[in-house]
Amino acid sequence: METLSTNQAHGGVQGVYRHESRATGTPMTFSVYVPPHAEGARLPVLWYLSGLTCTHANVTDKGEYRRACAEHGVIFVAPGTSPRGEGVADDDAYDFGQGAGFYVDATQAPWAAHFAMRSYIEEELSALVAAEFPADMDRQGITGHSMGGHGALTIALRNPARFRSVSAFAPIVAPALVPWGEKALGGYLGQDRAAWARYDACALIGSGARVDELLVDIGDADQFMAEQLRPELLEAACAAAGIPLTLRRQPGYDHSYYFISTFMTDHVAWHAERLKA
Ligand SMILES: N[C@@H](CCC(=O)N[C@@H](CS)C(=O)NCC(=O)O)C(=O)O
Repeated sequence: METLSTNQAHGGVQGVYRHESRATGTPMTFSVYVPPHAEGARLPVLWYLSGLTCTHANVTDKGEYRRACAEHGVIFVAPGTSPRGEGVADDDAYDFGQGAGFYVDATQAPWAAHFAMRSYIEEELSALVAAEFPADMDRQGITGHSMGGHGALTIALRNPARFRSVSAFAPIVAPALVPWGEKALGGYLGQDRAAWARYDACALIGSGARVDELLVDIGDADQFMAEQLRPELLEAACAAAGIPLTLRRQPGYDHSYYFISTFMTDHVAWHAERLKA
């Protein structure tokens, strides 16, 4: 692992790191904030998965999580959203290819060669974080925005023993039923929709996957809500499954980091409460 930068912030250290990923076969860049802590202490970890077009830098620059993470003693990990680089397949559209990995392991050419974001997040990066940072991997929470909210929900639903807490900002909740998801899952996984179900939060819940509870915020002025995000589908799936869902429709907020940063403090505190030793 190579350190690209470290800066002191709120008494802790905001770092940006790069490593050669076996999962994607490319260099991958991610950021980690480690709050101030006693020597030898192991701290809970909050994963934040970003949305379309993002790198680790969007939330690192605009997410405003550090004060809350310092206050609650939570490590904050922000991975990239896809493999990138000249030798990596891409698409001209913003919602497919580089910057749009959708947290799946692609099976279709030309994507399968590098697009392995499920394995990368679930296996490789978590092992690296455990080895390199003062992280207590028995206390992990996960959140994310939009495509990253989809990643957080599906990863938590597939790995309920690993995550004690899961929340999301304006997530894609049923990718198989919306244009962003149909395009991405069809492209990465092929047209057999049976292969999509493990990457669809509402489908996972419908087939029995469970988490203890969910916190979701979405702005009621979010320009993607009606066509792409469809929070009512998550509401229905959770109601049918008996999963306690706190869904907050925040008046006047859009899809941007102005929305995310406004509610970030609430999410960090909510996770910290559930990640207490
Ligand atoms: N740029 C796209 C929208 C993409 C978008 O809103 N991406 C969100 C995640 S889904 C984001 O976080 N963008 C980066 C940023 O705001 O810093 C468009 O033209 O419609």
